Amino acid sequence: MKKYNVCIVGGGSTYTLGFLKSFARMQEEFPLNKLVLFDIDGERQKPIGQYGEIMFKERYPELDFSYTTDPAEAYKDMDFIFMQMRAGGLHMRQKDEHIPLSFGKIGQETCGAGGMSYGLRSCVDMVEAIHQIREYSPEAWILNYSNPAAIVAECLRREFPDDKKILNICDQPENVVRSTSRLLGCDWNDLDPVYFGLNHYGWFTHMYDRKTGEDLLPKIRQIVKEKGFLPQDAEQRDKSWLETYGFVQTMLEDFPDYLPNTYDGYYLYPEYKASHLNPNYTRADEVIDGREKRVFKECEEVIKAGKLGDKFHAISDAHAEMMIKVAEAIAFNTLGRFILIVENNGAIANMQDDAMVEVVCELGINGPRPLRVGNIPQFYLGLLVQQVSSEKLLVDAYYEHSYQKALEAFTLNRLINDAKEARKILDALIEANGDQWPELK
Ligand SMILES: NC(=O)c1ccc[n+]([C@@H]2O[C@H](COP(=O)([O-])OP(=O)(O)OC[C@H]3O[C@@H](n4cnc5c(N)ncnc54)[C@H](O)[C@@H]3O)[C@@H](O)[C@H]2O)c1
Ligand SMILES: O=P(O)(O)OC[C@H]1O[C@H](O[C@H]2[C@H](O)[C@@H](O)[C@@H](O)O[C@@H]2CO)[C@H](O)[C@@H](O)[C@@H]1O
Ligand SMILES: [Mn+2]
Repeated sequence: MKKYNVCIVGGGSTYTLGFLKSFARMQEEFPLNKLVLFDIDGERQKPIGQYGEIMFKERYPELDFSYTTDPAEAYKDMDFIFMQMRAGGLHMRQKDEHIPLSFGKIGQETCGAGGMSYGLRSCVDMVEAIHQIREYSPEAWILNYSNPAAIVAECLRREFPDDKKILNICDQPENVVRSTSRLLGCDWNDLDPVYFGLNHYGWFTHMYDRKTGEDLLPKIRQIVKEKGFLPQDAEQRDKSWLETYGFVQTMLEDFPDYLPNTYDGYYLYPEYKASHLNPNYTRADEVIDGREKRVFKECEEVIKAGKLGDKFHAISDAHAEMMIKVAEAIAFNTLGRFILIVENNGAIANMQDDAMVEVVCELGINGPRPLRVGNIPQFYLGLLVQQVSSEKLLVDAYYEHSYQKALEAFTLNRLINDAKEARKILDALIEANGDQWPELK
């Protein structure tokens, strides 16, 4: 059986330990020959790399594992490149979230002004990285998690129009399916969802029982109405995530047709959400005080002990497992189904063909084949056309260095929705991002 060469871009990510453990756990189903971590911050990546050396010696001794800051070393002869960079790092995420909130508007990692701030930085870094990758591995599959996936996907669609081996992925829809399965008391693999939207802005129209074909959405609606989208069923454990998952109940009360992605709450209730966010302590701060500290403390303990000890805990969420399953589907042409970000081309019949939409796809060696959703109702169409236009205008601003297009993107975004506020926030973000953004004139 062929063994694959994989590179993880953003080796210093707080998710990399999850990937290392998942690769060790899934080595029979997705065998590796070589795994290389790459990061532009060698100091941040080093403890993660040292952890990997200790873990793989115990759990995957035949694996050729290394970590580097040298693109040539990272990218040559690769079969799959997993991308999970954070352009600007977590300290810029703090600014992405704090600055809009200081104007009374939502500051969020991937949504609204915060997401657009992050998006322009990601366009710069992702375009540069993928051109570099293609110099060394012209045929590698590039599987991207780097956010904001909606804006990154639109930019890569324009930058690499003929490159059919770039796939943008989000794990949130799968995590909603996993949480829903716990409400239903079934295995999440027994659920067969129908989904439509943009990244971080979508809905489940059906949740079929894969065995019987029954649509379980009415049952889910009833359970959530009675018990809520219970926090203990949420993939996330941090306070802000528990609130986000719990909010699904409110959304289902107001808009019962479809089961929402947890992110929809920001777009449907922007005033409520903004009024419940602390401008001085946001999710970025929670991550810096939480996950980031936990990850690097675990590395420190394992490096100090020189062995893994009891750290090889199973991975409970979708993140790494989903990405590896996506690579498997391509490698072995399994034609499995995944919710992926793809060019619309009629999948959502009444949305423009060149929108990067998130729908269920069949995935194999020839790439994703979207399952057709058909026309979506006017309410959802109105929301999504506004959002996809905002995202497209932001990518216009990136390519044209256009302040005007950026102002239009900010004004059109439902989480800002006011030209004077948009200008104030845009000007503040131009200052905060400096040369990490393209110059806007
Ligand atoms: N698509 C999804 O559903 C999904 C899920 C979870 C996380 N993410 C994304 O994954 C990424 C990592 O998240 P995190 O919280 O672990 O971030 P993090 O800040 O902990 O780590 C990101 C790493 O990327 C590195 N990096 C930054 N710019 C780079 C570049 N140009 N080339 C190579 N490396 C670079 C940083 O040095 C850092 O080590 C973020 O973009 C996050 O939004 C996406
Ligand atoms: O606020 P963060 O950094 O904790 O999370 C932001 C990301 O949230 C989603 O990914 C979740 C995923 O849904 C969950 O199962 C688990 O893997 O944690 C991830 C990070 O919390 C979202 O899909 C990503 O795009 C966000 O970056
Ligand atoms: Mn996501």
